[in-house]
Amino acid sequence: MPLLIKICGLKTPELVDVAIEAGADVIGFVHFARSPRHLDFSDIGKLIRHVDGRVKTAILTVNPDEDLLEHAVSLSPDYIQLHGQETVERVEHIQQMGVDVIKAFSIGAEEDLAPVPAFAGKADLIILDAKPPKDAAHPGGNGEVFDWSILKALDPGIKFMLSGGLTIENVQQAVNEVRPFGLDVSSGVEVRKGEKDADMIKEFMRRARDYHRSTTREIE
Ligand SMILES: O=C(O)c1ccccc1NCC(=O)[C@H](O)[C@H](O)COP(=O)(O)O
Repeated sequence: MPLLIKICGLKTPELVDVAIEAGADVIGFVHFARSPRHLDFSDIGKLIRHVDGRVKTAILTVNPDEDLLEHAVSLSPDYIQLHGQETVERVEHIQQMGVDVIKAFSIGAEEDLAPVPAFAGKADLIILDAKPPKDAAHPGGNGEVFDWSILKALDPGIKFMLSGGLTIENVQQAVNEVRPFGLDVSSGVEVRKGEKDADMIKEFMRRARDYHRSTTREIE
């Protein structure tokens, strides 16, 4: 099965095109004011129209209230990504609004996996991301790697996307050690916080796809 790859925090139509041409499956737009990747809904709407169904799109929010959700859903993304303390009921509520949901979890220790099984089979995609540093301004997109061996404690039947500090240098090791269903990257394809780089996006995608393809063939 191909690896699902999401590139998060794109801000321009040019880089959206680079990510699509490089083979990204999902493109994420961040709506969180304290993030260097924050976009207002007007810009997110324009970028979703620019994608025009070529790949899936996600609007990333943190503990969104009803007004914010309605506005986000009205832009017709494929997914709302939740990066806060949202409940299973909140996930189901958003699905009833007619959009799929990605639920992200911050992992720093085995105990952080405890809420994940309740969301399996409920959220459309699950992202396991690194716990943010204590002084972080935002709960994701911090370029932090967590100890992937923690994931051995997770029910192997739960499909998830691995996130947190993935880079061109470590993506093949991540795929090899974790064998995730998908990957989600942001800082690792940036030259500066919030500034994505076309060559880094292409190289990340190439390494992830090549490695996954070669090892999948070996297993088959
Ligand atoms: O990216 C942000 O700025 C952000 C802000 C608030 C909540 C979540 C955020 N990002 C979540 C993502 O989906 C990132 O891709 C994920 O955390 C991985 O980020 P990184 O470690 O920088 O690759």
